[in-house]
Amino acid sequence: MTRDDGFSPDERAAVYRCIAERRDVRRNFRPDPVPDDVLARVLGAGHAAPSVGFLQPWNFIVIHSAATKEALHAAFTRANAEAAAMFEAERATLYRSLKLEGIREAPILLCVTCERDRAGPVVLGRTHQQEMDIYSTVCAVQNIWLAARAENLGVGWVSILSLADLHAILGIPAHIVPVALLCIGYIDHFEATPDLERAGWRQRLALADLVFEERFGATGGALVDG
Ligand SMILES: Cc1cc2c(cc1C)N(C[C@H](O)[C@H](O)[C@H](O)COP(=O)(O)O)c1[nH]c(=O)[nH]c(=O)c1N2
Repeated sequence: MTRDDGFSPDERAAVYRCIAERRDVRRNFRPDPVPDDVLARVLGAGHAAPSVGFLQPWNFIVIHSAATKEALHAAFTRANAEAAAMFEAERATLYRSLKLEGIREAPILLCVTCERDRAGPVVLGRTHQQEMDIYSTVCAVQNIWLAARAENLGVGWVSILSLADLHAILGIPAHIVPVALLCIGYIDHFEATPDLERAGWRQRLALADLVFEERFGATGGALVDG
């Protein structure tokens, strides 16, 4: 089979396996460094993401230093205390038992940002939906997450930090939006199910309940099972 013939069954299986076995990882990072060539491939996957008007609005801030990690962890701790207080009593107790970041343990942190005005105010495809540049950056994050899984690297997205703290700690200019802070590193074992599912926080929904035909709310019927 040549490249032009499309994906072989094995290649296709590998892609679906990568999607199914990607996890949000926030514990048990090994301290082993991530080789530069591996990180470069993962960043290349991010940069290969689709983007509105081919804007490529992202930057990637690679963080190794313990001092920066400590500052980010302190920011997480502040935000996480505020977050816990937002849930009802029983839920708050469960929330406080969850491990929701691996900022200090991960050998690398990666902040993915979005420069919204990279190509001026009028962008092909963003004219009627202003958020498309942010969504494009999220596409880069997902590419990174999947490529990292294929490299056997765990990735955890930490969003329990204020944007103001991210701007201040990472020196991000005011006009650039921090979109994702990712904890990245090797782990020994990828779980088969999400941490939050195993902790009893929330279960996976049935796909069949989420697929509609023609109009929102009209159940999809035979298209997908369970
Ligand atoms: C935009 C966004 C933001 C966050 C997350 C995800 C996404 C997409 N997730 C991870 C989230 O909990 C996880 O993806 C789901 O629980 C499903 O698990 P798997 O990713 O399939 O392992 C996440 N997890 C966590 O422990 N702390 C966090 O701050 C966040 N923030």
